[in-house]
Amino acid sequence: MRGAHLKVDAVSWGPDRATRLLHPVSFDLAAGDVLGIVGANGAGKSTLLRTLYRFHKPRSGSVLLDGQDIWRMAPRDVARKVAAVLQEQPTDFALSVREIVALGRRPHGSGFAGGGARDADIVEGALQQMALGHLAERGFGTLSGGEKQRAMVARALAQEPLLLILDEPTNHLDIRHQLEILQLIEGLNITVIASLHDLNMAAQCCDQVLLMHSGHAVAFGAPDRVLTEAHIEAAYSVKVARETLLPSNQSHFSFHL
Ligand SMILES: Nc1ncnc2c1ncn2[C@@H]1O[C@H](COP(=O)(O)OP(=O)(O)OP(=O)(O)O)[C@@H](O)[C@H]1O
Repeated sequence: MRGAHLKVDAVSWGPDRATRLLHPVSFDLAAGDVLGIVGANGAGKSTLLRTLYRFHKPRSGSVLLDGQDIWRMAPRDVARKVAAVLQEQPTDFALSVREIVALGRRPHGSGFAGGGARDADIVEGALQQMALGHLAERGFGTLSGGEKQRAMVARALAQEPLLLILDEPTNHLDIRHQLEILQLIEGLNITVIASLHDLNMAAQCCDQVLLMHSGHAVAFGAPDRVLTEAHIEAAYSVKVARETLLPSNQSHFSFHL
């Protein structure tokens, strides 16, 4: 297993000392597990993720990656281990897709200007993994929203992280590419944390789920323990029905006002 063990201990954050947007959150994620962070708009999912990829320094608590506090590590060492795909996309539109993906190699000592044969192979592998081979020489700015999203995931994979953080990874993606991202997440063999809006998807692809509500972590654990009708109704202010699909016998949530 190449994933990292993550221990989040009483992490809170706010833009200033007096304001708390994220109330103390604690969880322990085994190496190689997939964690889905779910919750309504504004629940605090992205804020929590920002404390995990070393963007927001926690106001309290610690984020331990294989036992090391990420705020006591050099930023470059964190970047060698943690990759994040964010909702905001880069503005370096003039770069080609291959050059954007090659930026993922930078924490390892090389960028698109240099880089040896191994870097080139890793970049090519990431392009192929995200089905971007035919777009490799295109300008990033000319891509569609979904193609850009896939390029950002490819850049993160080129980073060869031990922890991959994805903020709404299925945004912009059509059904096929959503399924492909899920398959990729399940097959990666590294630790993955993804914020997800689709609760059926979270139930299907996550080992653990963290439910956020108003900046609080209200439940953490296996999907069938966290994604209950009562939890979802309280966190999203909707009515929920859990149905069994036939003939697959798969459990499926439907939602109503
Ligand atoms: N730097 C900041 N200063 C002030 N408020 C902030 C800041 N960052 C986030 N917020 C607020 O904190 C709350 C949580 O935001 P966050 O982006 O974490 O939510 P989210 O769960 O990711 O939502 P969404 O599903 O809409 O993306 C929101 O009300 C947001 O407006």
